[in-house]
Amino acid sequence: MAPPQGSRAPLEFGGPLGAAALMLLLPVTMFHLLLVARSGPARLLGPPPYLPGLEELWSPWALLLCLTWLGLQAALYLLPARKVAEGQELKDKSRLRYPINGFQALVLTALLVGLGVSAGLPLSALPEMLLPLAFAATLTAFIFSLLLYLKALVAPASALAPGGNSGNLIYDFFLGRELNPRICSFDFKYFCELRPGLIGWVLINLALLMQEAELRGSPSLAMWLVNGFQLLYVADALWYEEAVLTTMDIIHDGFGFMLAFGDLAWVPFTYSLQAQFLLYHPQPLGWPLASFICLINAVGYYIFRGANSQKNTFRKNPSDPRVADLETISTATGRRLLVSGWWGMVRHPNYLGDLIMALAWSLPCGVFHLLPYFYFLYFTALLVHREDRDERQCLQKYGLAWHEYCQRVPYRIVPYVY
Ligand SMILES: NC(=O)C1=CN([C@@H]2O[C@H](COP(=O)(O)OP(=O)(O)OC[C@H]3O[C@@H](n4cnc5c(N)ncnc54)[C@H](OP(=O)(O)O)[C@@H]3O)[C@@H](O)[C@H]2O)C=CC1
Ligand SMILES: CC(C)CCC[C@@H](C)[C@H]1CC=C2C3=C(CC[C@@]21C)[C@@]1(C)CC[C@H](O)C[C@@H]1CC3
Repeated sequence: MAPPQGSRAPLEFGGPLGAAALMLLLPVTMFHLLLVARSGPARLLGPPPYLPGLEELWSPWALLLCLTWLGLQAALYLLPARKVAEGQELKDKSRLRYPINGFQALVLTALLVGLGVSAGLPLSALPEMLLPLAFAATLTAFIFSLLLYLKALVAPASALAPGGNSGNLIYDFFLGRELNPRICSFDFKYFCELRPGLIGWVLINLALLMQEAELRGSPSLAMWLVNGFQLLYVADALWYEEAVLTTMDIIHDGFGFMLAFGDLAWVPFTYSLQAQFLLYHPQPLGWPLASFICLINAVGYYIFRGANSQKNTFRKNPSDPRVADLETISTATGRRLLVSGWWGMVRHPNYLGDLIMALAWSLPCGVFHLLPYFYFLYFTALLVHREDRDERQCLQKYGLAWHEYCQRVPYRIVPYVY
């Protein structure tokens, strides 16, 4: 298929070969982690304890549960929202509208789950179903990506993403062709980015905590910390939901296998790895160390939230008193860049905060296993790669002004290190 005119973006992720490798490697890694987390030695780098047969992976009940979950989250998405936000300007100068009711969806889900559990819903049985559920989510993501690919075939050229339209089927399927696939006002990418996966992640964590309580009488302090930290992170993302409208996933990337699998399968099943590990490998944790880990998480959150809010406030209204005194540089686009405050410390202070939190989520699992640190290692690689992609896009957008910013703020993520 010929690429549409004017959309020859440089290939990313190693081109078609890299995309094909990632499409295989990501699900394999996810299943490896799920199997290893429940095995005795829990060795990240060792072979999986065994290879599950199809009868262990495939369950129609798991698929039904997965689809019911998506249906529930879609219904909550469609409820009246406290606010409707406008996205960034599109190629055709129009702006899409997005409901801001993610936090409401989290609270309503919590109420429904609470009601279900008090009526006898066996939530603690969920950990036993993680393998077939992850398989069902992967299958759903794959079929969904196929449908998205087909939908993009009939989309107008103006609706296509800058990347993801190379003409190579595998690459385009992976990256995603259409920028904002929608049916009426239902935006699939925006919905998937924040709702089923993120809320599913904390639900799995909660189920693991409840099963630990059943097994050992009460949840361990380490399990409480992991659940608390990650709930804070998810609640924060949904509370500040509007901020996702300025991320590169929404503005730049098409919706294909990478994001569909990432949102629907990768996030709930690999981001809950620490809680999975703790269920099968209880770790002693005293209050002094727990307090220290809480402090690390608080420092990370303070930087993450401070940096994200500062940029979002500045982008919404540069004369807001909270940011009006910050030093900036002008760019040819009319938009200015912050060079003091958080964004004067490093060029991605929000990534630094996020990484500090990632470390705090692993520490309750002790230091004798590498497995619970998988998230920290993967996330470092993801953010380094993401930072590089963002820098290239900013250089294209801001040209000389971006060079000046890089000179004024030489470090990318970690002051004096990187
Ligand atoms: N847990 C997870 O798996 C993941 C979490 N995240 C988190 O999500 C959040 C959003 O991340 P992401 O979308 O990658 O990127 P950012 O929120 O960092 O956004 C980058 C954009 O910010 C603007 N910008 C950059 N420098 C400046 C400056 N000095 N002054 C003003 N604006 C500037 C530019 O856009 P413009 O100028 O056009 O406004 C740039 O493209 C982060 O906190 C990140 O840690 C991200 C990915 C995965
Ligand atoms: C499977 C691949 C390796 C890549 C998948 C990437 C996705 C898992 C992430 C891409 C950007 C994301 C963002 C978030 C979650 C992970 C994904 C979907 C947040 C919603 C997490 C909470 C933050 O507050 C905002 C993030 C925006 C980007």
